[in-house]
Amino acid sequence: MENTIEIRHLSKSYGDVPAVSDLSLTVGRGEVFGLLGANGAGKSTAIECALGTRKADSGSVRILGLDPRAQRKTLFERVGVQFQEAHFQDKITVEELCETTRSLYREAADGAALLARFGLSGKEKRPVSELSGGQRQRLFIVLALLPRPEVVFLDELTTGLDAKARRGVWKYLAGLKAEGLTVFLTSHFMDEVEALCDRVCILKGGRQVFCGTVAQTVAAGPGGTLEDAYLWLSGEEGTDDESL
Ligand SMILES: Nc1ncnc2c1ncn2[C@@H]1O[C@H](COP(=O)(O)OP(=O)(O)OP(=O)(O)O)[C@@H](O)[C@H]1O
Repeated sequence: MENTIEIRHLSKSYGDVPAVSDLSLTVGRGEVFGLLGANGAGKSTAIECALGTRKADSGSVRILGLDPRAQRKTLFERVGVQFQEAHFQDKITVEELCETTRSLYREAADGAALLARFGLSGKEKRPVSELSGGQRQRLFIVLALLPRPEVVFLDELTTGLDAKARRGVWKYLAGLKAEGLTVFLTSHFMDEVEALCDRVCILKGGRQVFCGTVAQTVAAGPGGTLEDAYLWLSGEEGTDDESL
């Protein structure tokens, strides 16, 4: 399988705090890959360094064979990114934001159709700032898919979405995967990971502690479920810290 994403020996510290240490992984075309780990494990830093929006201390990244820092413009024609939070111009409406985003791409998808697919029909004239958290999250997924990307990075894919919306997102992504879309996601929800991911990498304190298929991950844990395995492998199990 040809590699869509190649991360080699990626490291990034914030001052004395190592956030990502010697991360290496590859993701094949049409694969859904999940980067897992507790809060602060280094997932967002790894994604930002992979995309080149944050400068890594060392290591190399290729996405679709391109260097995200040196070939940024060419690459971002072909990559979609869902942000966890974003700051938009005050009062910009859903429709305006979609049109502004579409204008950046040569062959952007139909904004109205994507908004409808993600349950946002009728919200076109609403300011983004007045959307609910879940509606905003769905809009961020729409923005990530507008470029008709070959690969999409989805950080905390369905955080804040209700059960029906989550299922809808899963189904839509499964359809895009069948068409060859490569997906790199982070998620704290093991049911979501199980429903979507082919392979996962678990980070603990910035280091990868396990990489494998979902079935291999389950088998490496003590209890027969992905959540048991994840908690065990990530070292979260047994940390009965009541303050979390
Ligand atoms: N801008 C920053 N400056 C300093 N330290 C940071 C910065 N961003 C993240 N960190 C630290 O780097 C480590 C990794 O953070 P990161 O946000 O990458 O984790 P994460 O796995 O995405 O967490 P979460 O699941 O909570 O989103 C943490 O110790 C965090 O406190």
